[in-house]
Amino acid sequence: MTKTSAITDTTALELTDVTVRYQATDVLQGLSLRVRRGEIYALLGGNGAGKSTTINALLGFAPLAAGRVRVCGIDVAADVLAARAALAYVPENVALYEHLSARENLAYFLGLAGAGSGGIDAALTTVGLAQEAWQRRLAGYSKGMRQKVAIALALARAVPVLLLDEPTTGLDPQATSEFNRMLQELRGQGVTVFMVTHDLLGAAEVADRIGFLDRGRIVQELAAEGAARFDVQALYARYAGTRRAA
Ligand SMILES: Nc1ncnc2c1ncn2[C@@H]1O[C@H](COP(=O)(O)OP(=O)(O)OP(=O)(O)O)[C@@H](O)[C@H]1O
Repeated sequence: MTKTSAITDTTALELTDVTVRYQATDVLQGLSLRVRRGEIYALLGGNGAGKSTTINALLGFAPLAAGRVRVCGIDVAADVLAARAALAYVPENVALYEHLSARENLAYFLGLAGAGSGGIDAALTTVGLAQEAWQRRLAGYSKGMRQKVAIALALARAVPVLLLDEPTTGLDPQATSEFNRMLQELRGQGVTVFMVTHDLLGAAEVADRIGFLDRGRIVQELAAEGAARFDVQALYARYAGTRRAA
């Protein structure tokens, strides 16, 4: 086995020296990071640090001035559709059909993706959406319930990597810890999770690694250690030290 394929086998996401420039400003400046398969990686950083741009680069929406982005070994610049097929992007505010139930939304979107609808109930069970809600229209759902439906869709499509943008913003503490439990359950099933967040405590609770983004670069990465996991005070000091983009 070559060195390159050995890396690819264990790597879900890889950004190498990525520069993204908007109007002569380098929003990402030689960003490199790697997320292993089955890992939960949280990217923290101040407003304007480049977190959403990082997600856009993974999805092939950000123009690369330099560098390379790979998703499950696929070069995004070479085959953006194949790369996107390996990703489920869950934005902060999930857009689904309000007049359809959870089950109907999943059946509809799975149909569009050309996937069978066999795994719907199993996926809704895995994400912990209460069964009594499965047939109800989404119009009455909370933000946390909508996110569960979006993630259930990814599971039913058997997508290996979830990209989550500010997933716990606006969730109450109970919904946040339910959400974090769900992520741990997904990790147990081998799903890779990459999330950008301002929720330092949530990241400390659930992530395997935390990266700090400061003006388009990773300035530090910390890995969870044993039962103590992260030193939250040290995390907080590091987070407070990330600066707002000019
Ligand atoms: N399409 C674009 N055109 C021009 N500038 C952009 C574009 N997208 C992002 N930017 C700029 O790039 C910088 C980083 O934005 P980005 O949204 O990635 O930051 P962020 O870390 O996600 O911030 P926040 O926490 O506020 O959501 C900001 O200065 C933003 O104005």
